[in-house]
Amino acid sequence: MISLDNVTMKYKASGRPALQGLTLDVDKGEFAFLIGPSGSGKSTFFRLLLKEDKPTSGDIQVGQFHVNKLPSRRVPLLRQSIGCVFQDFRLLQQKSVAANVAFALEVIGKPRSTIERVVPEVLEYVGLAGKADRMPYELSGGEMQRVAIARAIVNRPLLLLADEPTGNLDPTTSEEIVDVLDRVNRRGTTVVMATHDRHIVDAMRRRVLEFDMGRLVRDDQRGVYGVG
Ligand SMILES: Nc1ncnc2c1ncn2[C@@H]1O[C@H](COP(=O)(O)OP(=O)(O)OP(=O)(O)O)[C@@H](O)[C@H]1O
Repeated sequence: MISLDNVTMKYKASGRPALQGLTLDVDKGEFAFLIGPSGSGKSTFFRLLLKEDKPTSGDIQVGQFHVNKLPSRRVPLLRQSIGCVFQDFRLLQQKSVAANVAFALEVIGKPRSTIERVVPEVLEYVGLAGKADRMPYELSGGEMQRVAIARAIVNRPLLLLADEPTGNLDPTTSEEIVDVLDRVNRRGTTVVMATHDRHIVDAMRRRVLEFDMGRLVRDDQRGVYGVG
């Protein structure tokens, strides 16, 4: 699903590379945690997968896409096959819950009949049945993140990238959100989640990829957060 071969990324403005000689594979259907201190390269890794930045050297494959060689006209196709969830939810504040999710399908030209069918389904799937007409400011943080997950998965992406999705949530709500991500994964979507939340990593016992100073320093199947 994801394959990186000796990837180095050096931003023009900074001294040491943000990622250095990174080689790793994540298989279809896996759930992997990405951990490491602030500045270790986690967000850079996500940006490279989405072709929001170009690596200085090395090779990147995501699903069928050879990211390095992908012509710009095909970049939207790559991005459509990757769902993204962020710490700060990034909902459209002027749109209802249902309209936020529908928008993800409208921009890729899905017919109205499909949108009307799948939006209620996905809202129910993430635990938001009955909240379709609420506005974002009428939701709790956990509910906002459920909307963001619904929007990210409504188009059935192959891969879901979650960048500290529980960073703004209390421990109980965080567990509920990870439970939703776990269900999405069990349905077949590959999930990579960057996190600083040791309790979640220790409770889930999934693959742990640890970055430090742009290098992969640990790759454990059924790992724990560790001493870091
Ligand atoms: N646009 C940029 N220009 C220059 N340097 C950058 C840029 N983005 C990130 N960096 C640098 O690259 C390194 C890796 O940053 P990155 O954001 O990938 O870390 P991170 O592990 O996601 O951190 P956090 O846990 O705080 O989100 C850092 O040294 C950072 O300062």
